[in-house]
Amino acid sequence: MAGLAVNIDHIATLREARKVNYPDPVAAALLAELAGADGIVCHLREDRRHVNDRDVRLLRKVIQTKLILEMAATSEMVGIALDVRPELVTLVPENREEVTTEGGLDLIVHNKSIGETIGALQNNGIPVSIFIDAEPEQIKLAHQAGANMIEIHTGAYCEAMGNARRRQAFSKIVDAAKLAKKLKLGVNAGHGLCYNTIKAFRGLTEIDEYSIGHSIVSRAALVGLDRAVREMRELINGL
Ligand SMILES: CC(=O)[C@@H](O)[C@H](O)COP(=O)(O)O
Ligand SMILES: NCC(=O)COP(=O)(O)O
Repeated sequence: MAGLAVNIDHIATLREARKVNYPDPVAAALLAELAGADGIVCHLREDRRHVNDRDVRLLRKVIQTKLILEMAATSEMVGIALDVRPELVTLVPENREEVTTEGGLDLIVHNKSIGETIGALQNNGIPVSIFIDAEPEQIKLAHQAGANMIEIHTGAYCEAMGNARRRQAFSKIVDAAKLAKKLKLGVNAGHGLCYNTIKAFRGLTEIDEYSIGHSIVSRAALVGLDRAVREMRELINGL
């Protein structure tokens, strides 16, 4: 059965909207774990627009499952990861102008620097996942770069307009997951997944874990975090 890693970034987005100290993403992480999350994801962005360094360090101290730190492949973030020591680092692209992550890391362009970052983390005992588009070339490059896992960017599928485009985008995810498994990579999936789009993954056993944040936090605003996590957990249990 696939895992559910809950991304608590957007609890922090709500906090940062008024620059106060609530809601606390750390409290949300503990509630998500009690509701069935298999891990907690946070994206420490260079601009700290939501999750900040205090959150990451406190999460490390208090969560009971596993900490997945999403970060850009910069020396600043590598230094933080080596200090915090998450169970997994997921390398993601990042630029200040983006509203949210817009695509996967392009390993054709950044192969050398990403390989160096992977080595720096793995040499200190930290496994590395790479957030990439569902493209065979990217998956092969992730494998060649020595990544432990990949996270397939599901945004193109989740945001596709019309059944034909959605089917096309989803079939790329299926092919990507199968190729990654053949290469003995761990396979996660995430970005934009919601209580409807997750249903398409029924039977796709190659996915080890789903990283979901925005749709869970959005639902939590209406029904509460415990229920929002439990409902997503139940959907994934049924895949
Ligand atoms: C990498 C990814 O798809 C998500 O973790 C996303 O980055 C969440 O953070 P933002 O919403 O700030 O992009
Ligand atoms: N890597 C994907 C993630 O952690 C959550 O993305 P989203 O569900 O907030 O779009």
